[in-house]
Amino acid sequence: MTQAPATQAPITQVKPLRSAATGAIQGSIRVPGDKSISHRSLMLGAIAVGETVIHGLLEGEDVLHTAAAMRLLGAQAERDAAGVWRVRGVGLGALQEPAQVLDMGNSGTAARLLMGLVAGHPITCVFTGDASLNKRPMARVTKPLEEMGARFVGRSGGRLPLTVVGSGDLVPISYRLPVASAQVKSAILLAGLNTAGATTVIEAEPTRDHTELMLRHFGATVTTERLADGALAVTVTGQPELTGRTIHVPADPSSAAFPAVAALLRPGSELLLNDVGMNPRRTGLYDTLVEMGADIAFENRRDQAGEPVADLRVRHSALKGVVVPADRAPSMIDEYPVLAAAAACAEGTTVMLGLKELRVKESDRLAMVAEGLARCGVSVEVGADDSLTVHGTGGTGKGPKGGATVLTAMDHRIAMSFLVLGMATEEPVSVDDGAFIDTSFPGFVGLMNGLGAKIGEA
Ligand SMILES: O=C(O)C1=C[C@@H](OP(=O)(O)O)[C@@H](O)[C@H](O)C1
Ligand SMILES: C=C(OP(=O)(O)O)C(=O)O
Repeated sequence: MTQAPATQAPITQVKPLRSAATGAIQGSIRVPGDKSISHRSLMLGAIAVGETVIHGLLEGEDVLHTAAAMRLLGAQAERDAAGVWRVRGVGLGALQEPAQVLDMGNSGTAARLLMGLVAGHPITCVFTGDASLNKRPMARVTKPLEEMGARFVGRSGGRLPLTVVGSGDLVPISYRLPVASAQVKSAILLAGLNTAGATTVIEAEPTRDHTELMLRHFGATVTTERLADGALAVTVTGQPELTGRTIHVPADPSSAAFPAVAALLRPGSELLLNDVGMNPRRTGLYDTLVEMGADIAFENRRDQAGEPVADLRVRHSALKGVVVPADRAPSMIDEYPVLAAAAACAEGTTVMLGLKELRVKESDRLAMVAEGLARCGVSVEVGADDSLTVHGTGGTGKGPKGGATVLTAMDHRIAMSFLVLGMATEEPVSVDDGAFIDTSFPGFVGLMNGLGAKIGEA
C-alpha cells in the first residue's frame, strides 16, 4: 500500500508541447478512468461505514486533490496498486474539521462537490485552488447551501479562497437549478445527505447523474420524478446508512474523445477504445460526431457497476459540418474544444449553440478555442448568443494551416484539443503549456504517441 501525502503539490512547471502531422492512428487502448466518477467514489467512500475498494480510479491531479482532502477530513484513502484504491470511511456526519486549508488545485468538481458535503457537517473548512479555480464562480453553490443553513465567507463574487461554516442541522430545500450544472446539483444532494428530510433539486435540462447513481450504489434512496413542465426533480432522503462498496470506474468518455477525434481525422486510422463510459448524459459528442459522418461502432455494450460502457471502434471518416443544438450542451459540455478541432477539419460549417457555460470552465473556453483556431488559420466566429461557428477546411485537400503557438490558460482540454488539431494541420501546432493535461489525462502524450501521434517538447 502506498502511503499517500496529506496534501497534493500544485502544478508549477510549464511544459510547452508541439504536435506535428501524423499518418494513421492505430491501436487498442483504455484511456484513464472517468474523472467525475473517480471524485464521487472517493467522497462517498469517505462518508460510508467500512471499506470501499475502487478499481480504475483516475490518478490525475484533480482526483488526487480530492483524495488528499478526504484524508484531511479524517478518512483513509490509500493506493494499493495502479488505479486500485482503498477508502476507509468515517461514517455519514463524522467528517473531521481539517487542520489545514483544503486546496482543490485546478478542479471545479472537487471544490463544489466537497463544499456541499462539508456544509452538512458541523465543521469549518477553508477552500482554495490554483489561479484558474480561484477565478471561477462559487455563488452557484453557496447560494442554495446558504438556504439550507450553511455559512460562507469568500472573496467578492463568491470566489475562492472561501470559508465554509457547516452545520449538522441543515434544513432540506427544493431548489430549481438556474444553470444546467451537475456540480451544483451534486453539491446540494451531498449537503442533503446529512440533513433530516427530503432534499430536492429540479433540473430543466438533464445533467450527468453519476452522483445519483453512486448514492444508490452506496445504499441511499434517490428518486427522480418528471414534473408537468418536463423538468426532472431529483430527491435524496437524508441520513441514509451508507456502506462501503466496490466500484469499477469506466474509462472516461471525455478523455476518449481526444484519440477518437484523432483517429477520425487521419486517413487509414482504426482505433479501438475499450471500456468507455456510455452514460447517455455524457455521450453528446459521440452523437454529434456520428451526425457529422463519423464511423464509430459501439461494440460490446454492457453494464459495469451501474454505469453503461462499450468498446468504441473508430475509423477515419470524412466529416461534414452540422448544427449542434443548445440542448445537447450538458451531455458534451467538456467536449466542445475537441469538437471544434474536428469541425476545423470537416467539410463545411459547424455551428455550436448555447455555449455560455464554457466561459466559466478552467478558462473561458469559448474565447480560448476561437483565439486558438484563428491563430491556426481557421475561420471562426463567436456569436453574441455564445455560439461558435467554425468553417472547416475539409474537401479542399488541405488541412488547416497550423504553424502557431496556442495559449492554454491552465486548461487541460484546450491543450489536448490543439495537440489533436496539430495532427492534421499543414504545419505543427504548439501549445504554451501542456502541464495541466495531468489534471484529467495523465500519460496523454505517451499514449497518443503510441498510437502514431508526433507530440513532443516544443
Ligand atoms: O459533475 C461533474 O463531475 C462535472 C460537471 C461539469 O461541470 P458543471 O456542472 O459546472 O457543468 C463538467 O464540466 C465537469 O468537468 C465535471
Ligand atoms: C470543466 C472541467 O472540470 P472541473 O469543472 O472539475 O474543473 C473539465 O474537466 O473539463
